[in-house]
Amino acid sequence: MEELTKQQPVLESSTIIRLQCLTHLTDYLPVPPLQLQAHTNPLDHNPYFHPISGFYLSPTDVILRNILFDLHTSSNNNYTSGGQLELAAYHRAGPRQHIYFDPATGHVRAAIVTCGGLCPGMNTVIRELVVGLWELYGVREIFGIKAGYRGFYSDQVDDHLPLNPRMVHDLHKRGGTMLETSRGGFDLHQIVNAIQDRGYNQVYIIGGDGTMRGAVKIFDEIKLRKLNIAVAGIPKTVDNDVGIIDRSFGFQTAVEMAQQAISAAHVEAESAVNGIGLVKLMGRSTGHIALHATLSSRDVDCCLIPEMEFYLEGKGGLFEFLESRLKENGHAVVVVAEGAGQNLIPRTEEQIQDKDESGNPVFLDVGGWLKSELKKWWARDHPKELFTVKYIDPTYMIRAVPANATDNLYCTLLAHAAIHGAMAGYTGFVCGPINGNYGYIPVQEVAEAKNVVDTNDHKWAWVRSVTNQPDFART
Ligand SMILES: Nc1ncnc2c1ncn2[C@@H]1O[C@H](COP(=O)(O)OP(=O)(O)O)[C@@H](O)[C@H]1O
Ligand SMILES: O=P(O)(O)OC[C@H]1O[C@](O)(COP(=O)(O)O)[C@@H](O)[C@@H]1O
Ligand SMILES: [Mg+2]
Repeated sequence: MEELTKQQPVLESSTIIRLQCLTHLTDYLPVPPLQLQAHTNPLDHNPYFHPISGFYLSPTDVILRNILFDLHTSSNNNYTSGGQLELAAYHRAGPRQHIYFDPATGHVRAAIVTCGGLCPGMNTVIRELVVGLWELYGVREIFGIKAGYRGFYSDQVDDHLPLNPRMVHDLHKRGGTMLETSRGGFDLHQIVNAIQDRGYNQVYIIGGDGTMRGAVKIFDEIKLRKLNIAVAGIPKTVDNDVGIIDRSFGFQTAVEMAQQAISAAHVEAESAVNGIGLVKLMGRSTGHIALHATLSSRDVDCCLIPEMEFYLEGKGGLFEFLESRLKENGHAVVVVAEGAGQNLIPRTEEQIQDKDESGNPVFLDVGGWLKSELKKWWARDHPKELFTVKYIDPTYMIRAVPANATDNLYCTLLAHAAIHGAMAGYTGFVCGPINGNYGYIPVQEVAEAKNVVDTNDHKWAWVRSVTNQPDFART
């Protein structure tokens, strides 16, 4: 192929920037109601900020979703049939010159809720939402909704907990969520009625894919009722399965914790005769934690993830591979994501149908099953040889810890991005890093996008080269 030189023209086509539509409260509220007046941003008078030109972002500040192109070809997805380069863009997150809530007149009443499973950093996001609202915008009415979506309409008085910076001061050092969380309990009308009755006009929703699907419905209902309420989503998932954003907070912390389990499995395996260390890691439908822990540990001989089918017996199967590893090294380490191999585990019809309160499938323990299959295999094929399987299941240990330094900083930026967006009158958005810059993404898009491991890409090839494991799909 001809080499691209400096002299050659690149990108001869014209370019269209397609800005993803972000809803502003003024888009659906009658104009001009008094409460939708624009106010100058109080950061203008904040002693710690000296807004200079370029400090405030405008609606024309955008981030491109895709930043990788093949300059030689017009055959990829970024080109329209007319040969034009079409680039999806999102509004950049950050403070705006004008805001549409006036904290000075006590006009802001914010609610914060955490939903779904735990994830390192949830408490940091809560902390930074409270401190940011209080310190940056002078908001004094901030409430924590207890125990997930159901807390909005619960009849427990203290399920709407008034929050202030003193109460959340040390929160970033603690795992979990001080607000408690839950699955299920989504009742749209009761939730929106409660938001309306309690007078909340900013709702910060911290949660994963399920939570964001709920947030879409809340946002739609709020628009239908023409309420002056901003809805901001903050994407949370230890599995890193939320799409569009670079990664989710807490993920790196979880990968770090997973390393400890893998190291322990490695020590146990190499200290036994024909020892296998087996580690089960979280990942309901995606294997990002298993993949990243495998790549960074280098002690792993085989990584099994939900995105890739595998089998045990016969040519190219797991047993054959482990047998060769045991012969070569005397030990082996297997990492399995909880959602992997579910179709191989015998189960009753009832177990197949089993769902948690949010409607997520309930899995059988792939680690326990694999351990028992490994033992049966060895006893059958090598009855006279020693064999040990040490199974480590650190499931909740990797997510019930405080966020590490990187994740803590990330949580702070996310919380501030959410606050700036809501104060500026944007609604129905999720904030998150896109190619390293923070943006506002329509919540609908986030609810639909899923981040799965692509077993055809370079990263998975890298996993295979590190582990040398079989390519189950292709043998
Ligand atoms: N399709 C949906 N519509 C409305 N609410 C949903 C939907 N899916 C999940 N939820 C609600 O979102 C919350 C969290 O969902 P869940 O799947 O448990 O966790 P996550 O948000 O972390 O993926 C639960 O209260 C659940 O009832
Ligand atoms: O036992 P719980 O609390 O339901 O959580 C287990 C699930 O949480 C997860 O980490 C995903 O949680 P989210 O969907 O809430 O992010 C899965 O990997 C796992 O199946
Ligand atoms: Mg989820």
